[in-house]
Amino acid sequence: MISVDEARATVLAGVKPVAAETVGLAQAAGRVLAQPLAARVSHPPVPVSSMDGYALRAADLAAPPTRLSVIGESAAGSPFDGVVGQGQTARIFTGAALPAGADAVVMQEDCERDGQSVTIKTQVPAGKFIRPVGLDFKTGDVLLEAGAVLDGRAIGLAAAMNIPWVSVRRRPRIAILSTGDEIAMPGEPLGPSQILGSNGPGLAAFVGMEGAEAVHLGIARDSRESLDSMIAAAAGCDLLVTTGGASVGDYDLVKDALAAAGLALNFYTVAMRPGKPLMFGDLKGVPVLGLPGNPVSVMVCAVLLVRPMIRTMLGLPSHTETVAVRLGRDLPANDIRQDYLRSSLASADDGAQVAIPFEKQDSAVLSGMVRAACLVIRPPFAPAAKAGDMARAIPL
Ligand SMILES: Nc1nc2c(c(=O)[nH]1)N[C@H]1C(S)=C(S)[C@@H](COP(=O)(O)OP(=O)(O)OC[C@H]3O[C@@H](n4cnc5c(N)ncnc54)[C@H](O)[C@@H]3O)O[C@H]1N2
Ligand code: MOO
Repeated sequence: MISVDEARATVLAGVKPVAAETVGLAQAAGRVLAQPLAARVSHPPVPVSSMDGYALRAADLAAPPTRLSVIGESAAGSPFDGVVGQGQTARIFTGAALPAGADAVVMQEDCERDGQSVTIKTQVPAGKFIRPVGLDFKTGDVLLEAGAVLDGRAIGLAAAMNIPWVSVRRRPRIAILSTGDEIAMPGEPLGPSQILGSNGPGLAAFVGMEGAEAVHLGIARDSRESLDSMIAAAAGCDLLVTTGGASVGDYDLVKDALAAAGLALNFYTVAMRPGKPLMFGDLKGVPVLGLPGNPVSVMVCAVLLVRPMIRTMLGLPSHTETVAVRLGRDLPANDIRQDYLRSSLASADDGAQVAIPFEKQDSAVLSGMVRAACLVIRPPFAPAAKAGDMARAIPL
């Protein structure tokens, strides 16, 4: 049995970033940039007004009120192509280009319009209410680096940079194989001792939300024929994740089936709870994670191992974030396995985060995993802890 840290280092050792592909900006939400993005325009491209008002020469306003003659109008998209001279002004609107000759804008609330004249009641310095060329960015500026996740802010910025296509990491393809004679799919007619397969749908959703593509191989029965044919379908994927059949029972055939298919086994069993009967190896170039069948074990292994693997494939940092928490109840001394305790999390009056591990920690209780806000980590052989002691936890 190896430690969680060793398991993590081993599964990540062989993982490399996947290749890049080019997609339209509209398809790029949530994707990871493979190359930096440089602006192909300056923004704004010309000096523009940031207010509705009048464009004029600041020096004309030395002794307010000042009467100026209105010689034209500049609206966003329809610039005034004349020149604003001494004693003159042009009506201007927010976002419109500043006419030649003008060096400031006065907002219309400080002006009184009278036919072709306007009285300006205030003084402004040169540059007032003008956004200069490139205020936001200039052509060639690199604004998004490789490794950036393209959220709404980044997509909006890329659009403003005149970038219609982007080079992003392709989505890692994660093959998911559930196993077990007892497993039925939601909606199927259920036999008396059948249970519903939650691992496949849960894992597929998990990897999808991490930016990967789930490849459903289906549910293999507890027979070598069924397992052999479905394992073969993982060829060409970036990772095969199996669930169930990983323990030592007579119907736990996954390890044998993988071995017969050519798996070079790297490790089997990790000192963690849940998730102990966990195997990892290489199947002709495809890394394979054989997870236990218990649904909570699957989700904890997904957080601890599948997520960092996908993040490494996407070129993202792969460390698992932990936070300091104050324990909300006593805990017994721990044994050889590192515990991941499903816990609630709430702010105390002094601002500390208080985690209360649930009473039921059975790895078959998926509802507790959904109620949990964090996983409190109990290292191997941790001594008994008291409420009020500090611990590390993984936010969910
Ligand atoms: N003698 C021993 N028995 C067990 C050991 C051990 O060390 N010695 N380890 C226990 C631990 S820890 C775990 S975890 C389980 C893992 O068992 P398997 O990986 O063989 O998983 P299964 O027996 O196939 O299933 C376990 C449990 O999960 C349910 N299951 C399976 N697949 C799904 C699915 N797709 N969706 C929902 N639920 C699923 C299955 O019905 C079982 O109830 O072994 C212990 N035993
Ligand atoms: O390791 Mo098992 O996942 O404890 O139930």
